[in-house]
Amino acid sequence: MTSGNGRPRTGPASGFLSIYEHYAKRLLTVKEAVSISFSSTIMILLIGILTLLTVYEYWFRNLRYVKMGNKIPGPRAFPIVGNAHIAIGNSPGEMMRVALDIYSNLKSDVVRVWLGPKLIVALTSPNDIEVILGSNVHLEKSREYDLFEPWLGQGLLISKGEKWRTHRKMIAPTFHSSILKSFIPVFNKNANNLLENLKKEEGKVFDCHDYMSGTTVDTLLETAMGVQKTNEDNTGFEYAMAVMKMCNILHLRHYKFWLRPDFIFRFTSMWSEQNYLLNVIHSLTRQVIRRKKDNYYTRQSQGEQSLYKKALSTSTFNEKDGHIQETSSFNYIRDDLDENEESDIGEKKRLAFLDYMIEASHTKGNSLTDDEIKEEVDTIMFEGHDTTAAASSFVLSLLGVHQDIQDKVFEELKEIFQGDLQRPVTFNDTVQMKYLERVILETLRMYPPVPIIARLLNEDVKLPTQDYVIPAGTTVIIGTFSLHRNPKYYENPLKFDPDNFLPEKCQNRPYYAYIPFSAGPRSCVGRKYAMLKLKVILATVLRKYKTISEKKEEDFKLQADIILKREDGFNIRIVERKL
Ligand code: HEM
Repeated sequence: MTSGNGRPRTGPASGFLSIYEHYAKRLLTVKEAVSISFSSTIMILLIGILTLLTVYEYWFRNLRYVKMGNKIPGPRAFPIVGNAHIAIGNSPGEMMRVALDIYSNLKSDVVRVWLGPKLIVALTSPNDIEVILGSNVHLEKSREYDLFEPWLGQGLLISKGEKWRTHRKMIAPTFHSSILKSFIPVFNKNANNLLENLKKEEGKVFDCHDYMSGTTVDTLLETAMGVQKTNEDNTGFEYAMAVMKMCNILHLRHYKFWLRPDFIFRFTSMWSEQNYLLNVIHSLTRQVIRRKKDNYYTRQSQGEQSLYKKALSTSTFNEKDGHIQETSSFNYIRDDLDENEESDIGEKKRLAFLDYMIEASHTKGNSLTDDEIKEEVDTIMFEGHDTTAAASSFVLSLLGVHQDIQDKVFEELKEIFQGDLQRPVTFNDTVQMKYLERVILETLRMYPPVPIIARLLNEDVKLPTQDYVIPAGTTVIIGTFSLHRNPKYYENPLKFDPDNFLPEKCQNRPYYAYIPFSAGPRSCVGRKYAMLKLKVILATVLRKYKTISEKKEEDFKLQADIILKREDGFNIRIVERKL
C-alpha cells in the first residue's frame, strides 16, 4: 500500500485506508456478484422468451389456418412479425408502391401476406372475386373497418347481420333512379356555385380537389339530407377537410398496425386531432338531423300530412314519362341495385334518404333510434362525398392531360346543348352524354376511388381459379386497383382510353372485371346518384372551362389512402373557353 507520492502509508490514516480498501474490495466483489447474477437473470429471461417464442412459432406454424395460408404465394414471412415490417417507415404513397411491387413480383392473382399472426389474402381475378362479392354469405367487413366506429358507429358501411340487412332495405331505395331526377336542379345550382368559386382560380395552377370536395358536401346536404345552406358559411368545406384528415389518420392506423389498439393510439398526437375532427363532423350531422326533426314536428303540430303520405298522394315526377329513364345508357353494365332491390322499392321511392329515415323512425313498429339515424347520416355523408370528390378531381386532371379526349367531350356537349352552353343540365341531357360517361367509367377503372375492399371470411373458401382454399378467419382484400389494370381484361391497361367502355368491349369482359362500386349484395347504394351528379358537375365545368395539366399522367403520384388520391395534389389550370 503506498501514498500518492509512492511511499508506504503509516499512522492512523493508513489503518483507516486499509480497512476502507478491505471493504471496498468486498463491496466490489458484492457488486460483481450482483452484476453476474443480474446478467445471468437476463440471460435466463432471454432464453425463456426465446424458448417461448420458438414454441409459439412451432405451434403457430402447425395451425390448420397457417398451413393453409402458407400454401398461397406471398413474400417471405419472418417468425412472429410475418410481413409486418414492410409497413415500417413507409408513407401512404410508398405503401402503395410496396403493395403493387409485391403483387407484380409474384405474378399471381392470389397473394397472401402475414401481418403478425393475421392472414391477409388479396384477390385480383374476377372469378375469385365473384365468389366473395357475389355471395350472400361473405358479407362481413374486415376488422380494419372497426376503426371507423367512433366516426360512423354501426352505419351501413360497417354493420353486419340483421341490422345491415334491414337498414340496407330501407336505405338503398332512397337512391333509386326514380328519386334522382328530382335532384337535378340542386345538382345544377351547386355546379353553378362551383363555377362562381372557380373564377378566382382562372389561369392559375390550383388543387381542384378542395373545390370538388366542398361542392360535393353541399350537394349531399341538400339532396340526400334535404337541408339547404342558410348562410354563406364554410361548413361544407370545413366538413370536407375534417373528413379528409380523418381518412388520413384511419389509413395510417390500418397499415401501422401497432397504432391500432386504442391504449397505444391515445398516447399519440393523432388521438386529440381525431377527437377534434370528429367533433367538427358530428356537429354538422347532429345539426342536420335536428333541423330535419324540427321540420317534422312543425309539420305535425300544424296538422300537416307526413311527407311520406304526401308523396304517395302527389306525384313529384312526370308520370307521362311512364317509367323513369336509366341514368346510364349502358344496360350491359349490370346494376346490382336493380337486381337486388327493385322489388323493395314500392312506395318508398318517393322520399329522399333523410326524410325517409325520419318518417320511418316515427312509424309504428319501426325501431330506428336517433343514434341509428345519426350513424347512417354520417355514413352517407362520408361514402357519398369523398368518393365522388376524388372521381371528379381525377376526371378534371386526366382531361387536362389528354386534350384530344377533352375536345371530344366538349364536342359532345356542344351537340347536346345546341348553341346554349349555359343552360342548366336536364336529366335527358345526361342520358345523351355517352362519351362523358365513358370518360367517367374509364377514370373509375384506372383510378378507382375505393382502391381495395376487405371482407372477413367466416367460412373456408375454395377458389375457382386455383387450387387454394382460403381458411375461415382470413381477411380477404379485393384489389380493385390491380384488377382494373389487368391486361387480360383491358388490352392496353395503362392507357387512358374511354373506348374501353364501348358496348362491344364491355360485352366481352367478365362483369367482375370492373367493380369501382363493388358488386353483389353489398355494392354501393349511391352508384346512380354518383354517376348522375358527376355528369352534371363535369358537364357544367367543362362547358365553361378548358382544363390543363402541367404534369403528365405517368407523373401522378398516387396515395393508397382509404380513398385513392393524388399525393402530389390534383393540380390543374383552368382557362375560360372562347366560343
Ligand atoms: C364515384 C363515387 C363512388 C364510388 C366509387 C363508390 C364506391 C363504393 C364501394 C367500392 C363500396 C363498397 C365498399 C366496401 O365494401 O368497402 C361502396 C359502398 C357504399 N357506398 Fe359508395 N361509392 C361512390 C359514391 C357513393 C355515394 C354518392 C353514396 C351515397 C350518397 C354512396 C354510399 C355508399 C354506401 C352507403 C355504401 C355501403 C353499402 C353497404 O355496405 O351496404 N357511395 N361505395
